[in-house]
Amino acid sequence: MEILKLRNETPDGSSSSKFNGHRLKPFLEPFPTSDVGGGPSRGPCLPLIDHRSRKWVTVMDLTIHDGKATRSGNAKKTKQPHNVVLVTGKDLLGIMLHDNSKNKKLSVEELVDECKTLFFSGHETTALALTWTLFLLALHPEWQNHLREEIKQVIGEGELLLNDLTNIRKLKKMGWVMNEVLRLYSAAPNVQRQAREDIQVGELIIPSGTNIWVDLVGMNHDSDLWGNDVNEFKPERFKDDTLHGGCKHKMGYLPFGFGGRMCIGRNLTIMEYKIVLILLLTRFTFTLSPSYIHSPAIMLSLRPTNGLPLIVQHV
Ligand code: HEM
Repeated sequence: MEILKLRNETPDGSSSSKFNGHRLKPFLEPFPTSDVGGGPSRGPCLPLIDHRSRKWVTVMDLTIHDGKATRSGNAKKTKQPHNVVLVTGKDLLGIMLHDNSKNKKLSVEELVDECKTLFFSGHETTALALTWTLFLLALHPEWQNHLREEIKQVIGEGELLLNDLTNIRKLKKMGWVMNEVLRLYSAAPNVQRQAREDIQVGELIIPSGTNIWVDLVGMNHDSDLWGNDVNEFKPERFKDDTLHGGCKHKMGYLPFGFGGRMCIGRNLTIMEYKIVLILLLTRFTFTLSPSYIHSPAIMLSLRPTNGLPLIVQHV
């Protein structure tokens, strides 16, 4: 397929970050002025600001003041923002702050951009995948039961031990459900590339340098690729073909993208997804509230714009 020839790099070979901090700017809330200069003892904080225009920046629990990065979360609070001790953890932020390997320590600007990227790509997508899963499971209570049964068989009836997650990968049906949810309601609705050279796709000529959005939602709802039941929730289509779900083209199902820029968080997200579903399904049943209004819309990601009211009951 011609899509394979496309790359994410610009023609001069430099990288083009899709989630570059500045392109995210319209989605960032202004930092409350009362907090500017207020010190980093504020703890974890979600609003981000443009670090080029303000002196203080707080990204999650990282505070940057006069070019120095500091952890400001619960780990250690300080009233002296100018001489703060760096509090590091074994988490990704700690590694990024301290990794000196190959003298590739990140600059403050890079660090902030990485945090924004990971915060956006790491949170929104998984949260939406779970949201749409609850929606579809609420409509298909038989699948709630299939998954509860599978959890009972694989994990047992006791508490999920978070220090031993080896069984998680044995939850096959839950994997099919995740794939089917990402097919019908793609948390990431498109993938971007730039043509490195003139290419031809069918009768269409795409000139070199053209930016291309690969429409995953369109592909996932194409009956030529999936058959007449394309819009039905059928997790079992992934039973015998876990990667492609029986899609007629091997590049037709790409929930995490493809090639060198494929999602780096896919294994993490599968693990998070399964843990959250185990915890929810073993405690609660879900039905759709009569006040639900179906309103999926693409706003970078695919969201239910009117929310997802559910009726939640103890199992
Ligand atoms: C259901 C969950 C997720 C979905 C559907 C998803 C989907 C995607 C897609 C379609 C891409 C573009 C790949 C390409 O261009 O070929 C991508 C890239 C990326 N994802 Fe995810 N993602 C998810 C979760 C996560 C998580 C949990 C993280 C991090 C903790 C993450 C971090 C990233 C990053 C950093 C990139 C950019 C990779 C690059 O350009 O080299 N994603 N993701």
